[in-house]
Amino acid sequence: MVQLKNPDLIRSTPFVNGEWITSKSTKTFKVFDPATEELIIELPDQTREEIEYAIETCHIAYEKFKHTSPYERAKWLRNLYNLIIENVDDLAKIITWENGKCLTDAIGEIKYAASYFEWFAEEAKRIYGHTIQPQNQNNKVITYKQPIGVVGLLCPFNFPSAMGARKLAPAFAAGCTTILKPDFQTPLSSLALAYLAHEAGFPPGTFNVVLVSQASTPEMGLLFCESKIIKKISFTGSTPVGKLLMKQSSSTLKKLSMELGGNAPVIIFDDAKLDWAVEQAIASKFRSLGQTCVCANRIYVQAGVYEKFNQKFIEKVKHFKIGNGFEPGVTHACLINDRAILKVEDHFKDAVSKGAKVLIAGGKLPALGKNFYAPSVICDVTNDMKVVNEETFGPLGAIIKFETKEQVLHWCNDTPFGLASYVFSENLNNIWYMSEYLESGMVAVNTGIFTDAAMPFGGVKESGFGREGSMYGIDDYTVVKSITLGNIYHHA
Ligand SMILES: NC(=O)c1ccc[n+]([C@@H]2O[C@H](COP(=O)([O-])OP(=O)(O)OC[C@H]3O[C@@H](n4cnc5c(N)ncnc54)[C@H](O)[C@@H]3O)[C@@H](O)[C@H]2O)c1
Ligand SMILES: O=CCCC(=O)O
Repeated sequence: MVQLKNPDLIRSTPFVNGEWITSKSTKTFKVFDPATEELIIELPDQTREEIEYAIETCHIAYEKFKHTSPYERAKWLRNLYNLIIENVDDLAKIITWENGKCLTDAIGEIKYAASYFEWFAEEAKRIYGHTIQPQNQNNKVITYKQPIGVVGLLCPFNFPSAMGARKLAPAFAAGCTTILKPDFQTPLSSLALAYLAHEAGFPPGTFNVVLVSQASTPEMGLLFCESKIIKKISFTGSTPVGKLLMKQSSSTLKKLSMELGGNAPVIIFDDAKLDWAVEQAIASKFRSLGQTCVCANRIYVQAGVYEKFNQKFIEKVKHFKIGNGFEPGVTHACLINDRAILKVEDHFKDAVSKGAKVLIAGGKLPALGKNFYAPSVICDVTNDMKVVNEETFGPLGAIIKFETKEQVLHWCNDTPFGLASYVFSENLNNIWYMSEYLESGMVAVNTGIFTDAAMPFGGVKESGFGREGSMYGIDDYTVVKSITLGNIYHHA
């Protein structure tokens, strides 16, 4: 049992309409520590009726909440930001416990999650419209942004706190009420967030957290999609699930935001600052052991620095300290489950069978636990390999040699995904050519870590649509109403 300064942050029931409710469900699901495999908690697998009730309370709350002043919403968001920062150590421990990531990364995630509440506390006051002159000189048009209504938030396991925060903050700022369903493996961070949101003054029904098992998730997903009350779903997760939700939402023509899978290329030109590029490529590839949607999946290195890059890259990977995320000094912890390891192994074996050269063999670390896996690094990777075409979402560094910028651009774009890309070069022509023509929602130049509440986060192609964070983030939670004022020059 992890010791917290504030034990109230650990909750074992759903949070609905401002209350911790006792589920009547006869079914439960278990949450395990992926590092020790020990049971953390057993939670109720809520019934369909209970989820419907939670949606209904969001609707009732919305009818009042939509009239609140943005200044009041900003105050609640700021309170929540302050409370998260006050509880940063406890909240980080909860993430490490249920997700496995290193405590330092978990602290980083909590501060990152908090930054969305701080950012949208300000943006709540900046929901602007336009004044437009239509053809008829006697009329004026003004646009007015209104909250879309009740929003369903569906979140993945890899950032148990930040992904929910990135949705809740703009939704609340816009005047929407929300119902969040966390991943069954990492629900405690969302419950802790609900606890703090309540303390921060969020009115009942503005932020509900419901709990369902893995087995009940598809039925709950369908319920969200077909609900006439929920006006929008914001989903972060894999592309196949995103496509399913989109199909299911057609009967209600629901507005959707889709933050889906990636297959990020990192491009290192001959003229890049090599040591910096190596360090940043490592950070991008191995943050949370490769379990981030923006992490480097394919590392393209220009021929002139290929051998040198590979050498420097593996030297750094050899110095990783793998262990339980709570242990001081550990740089890389465990993966979420054994399915994640199976995927890494599959991509590694596939690449080797097709001619990739093994620089570091990596592999399972059973002495540490079933979810521990030492990173592998391969080079001479080619376009026919799974690691180039699919998201590995794990600790496999795959390095590919390229000759020209035209060639690497073609390879980078030859994928259905388009989330993040990284370019390392000191030449402005290379930088601009790649930044303009890369088919991805986000391009990071000369840095491996770039996400921030102030920047628009989102993808193109099958990595989804919608933007989170930034001045655009609220737009996903509003509808534009146009109001035409007629006969305005008539003076009776
Ligand atoms: N673009 C982004 O911002 C972003 C951020 C983080 C993760 N991701 C992507 O998420 C994936 C990894 O996360 P994951 O394995 O949790 O993804 P996933 O798609 O398996 O699950 C995401 C969430 O959806 C739920 N879910 C699964 N099936 C559902 C259904 N039928 N109806 C409703 N909900 C359902 C899961 O329980 C989970 O809570 C990767 O592909 C990663 O790239 C994207
Ligand atoms: O996993 C995707 C989110 C990563 C981030 O926002 O930094």
